[in-house]
This record gives sequence, structure tokens and C-alpha cells, in this order.
Amino acid sequence: MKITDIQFGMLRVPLKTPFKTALRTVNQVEDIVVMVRTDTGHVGHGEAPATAVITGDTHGSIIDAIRHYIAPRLIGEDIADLNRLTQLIQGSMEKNTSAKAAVEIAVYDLWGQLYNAPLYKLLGGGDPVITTDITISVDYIDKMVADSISAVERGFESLKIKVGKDIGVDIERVKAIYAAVENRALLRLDANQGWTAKQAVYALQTLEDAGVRLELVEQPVKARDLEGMRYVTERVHTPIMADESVFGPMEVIDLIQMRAADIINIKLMKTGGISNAIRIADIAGMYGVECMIGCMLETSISVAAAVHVAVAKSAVITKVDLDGPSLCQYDPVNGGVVFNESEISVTDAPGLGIREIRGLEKLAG
Ligand SMILES: C[C@H](N)C(=O)N[C@H](CCC(=O)O)C(=O)O
Ligand SMILES: [Mg+2]
Repeated sequence: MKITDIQFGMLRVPLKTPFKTALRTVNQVEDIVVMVRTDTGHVGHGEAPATAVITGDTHGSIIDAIRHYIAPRLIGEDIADLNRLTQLIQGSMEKNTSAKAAVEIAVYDLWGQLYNAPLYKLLGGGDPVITTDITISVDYIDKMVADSISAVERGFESLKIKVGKDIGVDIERVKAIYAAVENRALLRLDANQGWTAKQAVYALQTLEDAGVRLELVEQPVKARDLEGMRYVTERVHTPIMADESVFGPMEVIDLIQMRAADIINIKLMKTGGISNAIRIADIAGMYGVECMIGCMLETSISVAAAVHVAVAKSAVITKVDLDGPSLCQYDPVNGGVVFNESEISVTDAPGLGIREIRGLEKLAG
């Protein structure tokens, strides 16, 4: 099974409600879909969102990276040589992790199809059902409380509360949500870099003193402020998770050795795809550090790949934030992973199992 062509599409799916974080507000998913074709007539699918504020990737940069740096290395290569292919993709250029991820996901999809097995089984197997949280966008307190109650009523037992806009209001936001859903859902906070280290310690100690129990707090300070991450981690009881601070395996090793966080958020769009996500899970496991697997604003194409990784690496990936498909007004994909609110199940279809993507706008190759 040899690669003959790589094609692009644009997939737009409106969100149920605006997605608001300390970094940005978004109304619809607008992702580049990659289709890797082979001489056997098979197609592997991948997807990349343009999360410029986190990864630096834009629609234009994703297409250019694939067209000019990644695709020329892959044409004619055999899908059976998976390790060679992942090295070619990762070594094609610096950064551009979302572009690399989209192509790697499509290649892994084909690898599963080659062996007629679902990806998670080839990655080592596991329990085919996992449970995700759902994101509560940062907003007025009353709106966040109402959104949280509604999420609990939809069956979500874990809420990822976006904060990081204003430290005083953030504390009130979390207290109000905690009071409204106490004992019915675990609360995770994500400040998306919005606090300083001192503000984070103040906010978390205030919440701890008020009896608010949080499962974890994600990326309280600026991505590059590893000293700040360590400062917070050392001073609060609440576990601190690194998201924007860590992309690849080497950064994870540095962060763990610095003791700058308690938990790592693995995202395929930061790691450049599946190979490095697995590497990070294995490294974290060796250090006894737990991981979350997360996503950007992605549909059930690339999130499916993350689900397969989560299932296969569940010994280390103990927390799941794969709510992209739940945030969308509809699922554009037929086949593949089944997203049913908080419950996500992999099927035994080969690769990612994607049969059809509705509403895909073809882009020039
Ligand atoms: C969608 C997911 N639950 C999430 O919150 N991801 C964000 C970044 C998403 C974005 O801005 O596109 C995160 O974990 O920081
Ligand atoms: Mg985050």
C-alpha cells in the first residue's frame, strides 16, 4: 500500500454555543481535512485546526507545510513502514505540529486499514469505552452556572471550567459553579495562561480555604513561564496540569524533571500526531506522572485518533478532555468513533473507521 496523493478539504461545523477562553472566542470549527490516498484505493483521513494562539498554525501554514514540506517526502512511501513515515513527517520541518498531526493521523488510519484492525488494537488494545468531560466557556457567572447545571443534566460528571479573565471574578465563578453542582460533577479549571503565578496561588489557596475541591487546574500561567508553573505547583494542594507549556517529548521530560506540574495534557495538535503522543505517555508513565488527553476545536476525525490513543494508553492517560465533537452542532462524520455526550466508544472498524465526511469543501491540492 503506497502513498500516491495527498488532498485537502475545509470542514466548517457551527458550535452549539460560542467557545470562550482567556485566549479567544470561536463560533465554529473551521478545520483543514487531509486525505492521504494510496495505490490500493484506500484513503486515510486526518484533521488540523488553525489554533494560531496556541500552536501558531493557521489554515495557510497548515496547507503550505503539507504541500511543500511533508507531502513531497511521503509520495511513493509504503504504509507498512510506519516508523519510517513518522520520522519523515516529524523531520520534515520545525514546529507546524498541527500540519504534522493531520498527516500522521491519516497515515495511522491507513496503517489500521492495511492490517484490517482498529487503531487502538494495533496500539496495544484496551477498554473500548472512555468518558470525557465538557468545557464550560468563560462568561457571566449566571451563564456559567446555568451551562454547568445543563451539562450535569446531560450526564457529564466532569466539567472543565474556563477561567483566566479576571482573578476576582474567576474566584466567584468557581465558587458559584461548585455550589451549584457540588457532588454531582468534578471540576477542572483551565486558565489558559490568564493568571500570574502569584494570582494563581492566591486564587487556588482562597478556593481551597473556602472548601472548594478541584480535580486539577490547567495552565495557570504563561506557556513559557515554567518557573511560574513550578511556583504554583509547590504552593497549592490542587494538582497543576501543564497544557500550552509542553508540546513534545523533550519539553515533557524537562517539565517533569523541574517538577513544574503534576499532570501533563497531551494533545495531538501539540505533539505533531500519534507517535509523539505515545512517546509522551510512555515517558510520563516511567516517571509515574498521570496524563490527560485533550483536543483543540476539532471534529470527530482527529478526535477519533486521540480516542484510540486514550484507549490504548489508559494506564497513564487517566483523564480525558475530548469534547470537541460534543461542542459541535452535529457530527459531520459517518463511521468511526461513536460520540454520545460523555461516553465515547471505539468500534472494531479498520483504522479510524471513517466512511464519509459530510459538508467537506474540496481545496486545491
Ligand atoms: C476543546 C477543549 N476542551 C479545550 O478546552 N481545549 C483548549 C484549547 C482549545 C482552543 O482554544 O481551540 C485547551 O485545553 O486549552
Ligand atoms: Mg488547556
